[in-house]
Amino acid sequence: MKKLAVVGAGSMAEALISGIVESRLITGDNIWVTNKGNEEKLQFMQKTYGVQATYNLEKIFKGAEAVILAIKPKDAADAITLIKPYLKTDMLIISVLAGVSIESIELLAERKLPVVRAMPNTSAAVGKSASALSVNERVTTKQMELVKEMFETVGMAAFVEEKQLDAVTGLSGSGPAYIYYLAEAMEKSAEEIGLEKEMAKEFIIQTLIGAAEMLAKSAKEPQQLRKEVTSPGGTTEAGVKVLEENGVQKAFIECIKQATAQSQRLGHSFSSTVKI
Ligand SMILES: NC(=O)C1=CN([C@@H]2O[C@H](COP(=O)(O)OP(=O)(O)OC[C@H]3O[C@@H](n4cnc5c(N)ncnc54)[C@H](OP(=O)(O)O)[C@@H]3O)[C@@H](O)[C@H]2O)C=CC1
Ligand SMILES: O=C(O)[C@@H]1CCC=N1
Repeated sequence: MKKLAVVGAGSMAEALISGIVESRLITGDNIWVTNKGNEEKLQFMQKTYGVQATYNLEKIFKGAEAVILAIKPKDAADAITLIKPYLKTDMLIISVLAGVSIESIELLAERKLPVVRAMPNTSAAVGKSASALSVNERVTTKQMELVKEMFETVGMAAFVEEKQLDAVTGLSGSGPAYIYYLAEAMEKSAEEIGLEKEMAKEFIIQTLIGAAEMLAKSAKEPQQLRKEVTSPGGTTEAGVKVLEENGVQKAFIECIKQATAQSQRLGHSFSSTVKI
């Protein structure tokens, strides 16, 4: 790709840019980044990834083949209204906004555009994102290949139907936070059972990596893998009993349902403002 424009320079934009630059899919000098006003962050991006950072929208969009929208849903209406004059009908729009539909983006831009709606996660920063991609009918096969290649620089990527994106958001978009929540609980417990913090941290991380790798490499279901850890009358059984008594699995299921519902709510409230 000759030139990529990135609107927003927060955690998601940075994770994507770091992967793209590291893989050399697009060189830093062909990536143009802007944000709302945090100049320090723009300078950091320029220094760290060799990208072009500016508030001059003319410069950012001139000749850009694709635009990544990496702003929060609450800022999307203002940002898209601001960049609207620079969007060309053949410019590929790649939105990572949770909940915001392809239709809403086109309505705000007031033109038909090739739009990819993507849902990555922050593990993109270490090349391990799970990214779901959804396209409208204006996205060409070549653009689909390009965008898949782009998201594969930061992990795995697969196309899904747009209606599945809220569920993907609740499951894997927010997913890293659920794992960090578990890690927090493990760290807190380590202190209470008399383990030194730093040492415990190493054991926790390796346990999470090991379990994830077992899930990835073994043909066995998670329940079977859990059974294999659980000796009758042993320690795991005693521990998992408490999780069951406290409805932890149920709570995780409810958590993912609520995150999915919130993605739907964000989308609905956004599209109702766009249509007014
Ligand atoms: N974080 C995550 O785990 C994931 C996030 N997403 C989606 O990614 C998007 C971005 O999230 P995240 O990176 O976490 O958010 P951040 O808050 O880290 O970054 C938001 C960025 O948007 C910029 N911005 C706000 N308004 C404008 C504007 N008018 N013009 C240009 N830039 C603007 C901000 O600039 P400034 O700093 O100057 O205010 C900032 O750089 C969200 O829509 C979210 O739904 C998707 C998957 C996972
Ligand atoms: O919490 C959020 O809304 C964003 C979308 C998925 C992960 N973070």
